[in-house]
Amino acid sequence: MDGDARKRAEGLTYLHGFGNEHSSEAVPGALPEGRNAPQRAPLGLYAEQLSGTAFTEPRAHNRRSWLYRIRPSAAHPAFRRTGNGALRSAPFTETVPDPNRLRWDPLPEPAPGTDFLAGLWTLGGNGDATQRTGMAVHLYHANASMERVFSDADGELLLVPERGALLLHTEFGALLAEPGHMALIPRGVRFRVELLEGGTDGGPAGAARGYVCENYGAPFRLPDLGPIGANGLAGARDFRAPVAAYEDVEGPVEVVNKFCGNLWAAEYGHSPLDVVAWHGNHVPYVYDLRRFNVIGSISYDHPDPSIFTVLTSPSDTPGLAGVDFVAFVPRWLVGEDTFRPPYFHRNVMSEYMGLVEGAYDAKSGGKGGFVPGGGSLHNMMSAHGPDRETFDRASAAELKPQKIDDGLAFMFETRWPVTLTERAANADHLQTRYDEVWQGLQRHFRP
Ligand SMILES: O=C(O)Cc1cc(O)ccc1O
Ligand SMILES: [Fe+2]
Repeated sequence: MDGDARKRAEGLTYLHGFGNEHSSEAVPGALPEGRNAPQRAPLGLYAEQLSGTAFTEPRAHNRRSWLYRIRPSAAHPAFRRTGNGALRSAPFTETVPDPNRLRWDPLPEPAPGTDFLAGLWTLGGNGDATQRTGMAVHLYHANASMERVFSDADGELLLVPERGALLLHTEFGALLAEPGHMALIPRGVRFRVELLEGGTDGGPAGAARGYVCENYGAPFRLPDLGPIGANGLAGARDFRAPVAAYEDVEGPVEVVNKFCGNLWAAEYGHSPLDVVAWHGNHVPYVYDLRRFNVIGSISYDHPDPSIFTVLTSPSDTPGLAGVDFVAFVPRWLVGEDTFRPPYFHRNVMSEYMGLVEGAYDAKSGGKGGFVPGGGSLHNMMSAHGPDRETFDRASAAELKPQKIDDGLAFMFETRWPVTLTERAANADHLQTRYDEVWQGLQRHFRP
């Protein structure tokens, strides 16, 4: 795309707040007043509801939006199966769950002409898309903007760009998602991804790479704050939703729908991104992870990383998330008489970690290490923590206040083990010597 696209993207306006009852109209008067479905919607538009939760779910968690569009979504031809590429879905049965600590280098460069959808590559996941439980971990690598439109009936898509800015054109309007941001496309919302040239990260022009958590379960919400109080962690007002913007495009548009694990395509006679006005709380949003208010220990000991939860998708057991999205952003470490990096541990939850930039404080970076665009999987009860180098360094470090300011890592932490796809298990970029980072931890015991 041209510099104009970036300028337009940077000039976008947004609505602020998490889970709000937003409303927006691209044409004055397009939004009906006082009711959702007047006998005739304004400006000759069609009124349509999009439900993200059951009609009857508690009000505090209910998600739905009303869309006022040029044509109703129902006006489409039959969907036909199309290739899934490297996209896979729950249930994951291609391999048996692996108790080993695993780590991958970044995906290889995509073939020319790979758009975001074609560039989705599934690492693994859990649950069952048809039961609306569990999650999948995908990566993407793309070098072409989408001409087609995509939607996911199986779950919401939490995007973590690592390289290259994405301009997300959605039914609700446009969002700019850059490295350092997270973006969320709710279940069923149609969108296409335009790649912006010359991202601020300095990556190759037009190339984009990143991570996706596909959440089949309850929509992500802000975590409760308990004794933290009324403020802290991700601030509700820092989440940004788009303002209404529509495409009035006649002519063939390919629309791809992910449904119960498979891709289905139909050729529409118009763009389905034709929503002129909308209101509701089932909306896409972006959040700049650098806005995260980090709370940590100001006395001693390394706190559990749940303190870094940005968003959580609760399961039916209180406190036990289907998946948490956790961010490790710049922060101060001041703990006295404390081993400051992440501790050695075995966790009942399963941890997939990715790196957006810089380094992570428990792991060495560099070739063959934990690098931006790479990822690690520490499944349920697998023993992990600081590598040998980090352990030796942190055990001897002088404990003055220290700023961790050169890294942005994140974790998808899930209550169920992540089963790999065959591709991920046999990938050339799966590191074969990851176990060695914990070799050579010396015996120091002196009874
Ligand atoms: O394994 C990891 O690096 C993630 C992690 C970070 C931390 O600060 C404490 C526990 C934990 O699992
Ligand atoms: Fe961990």
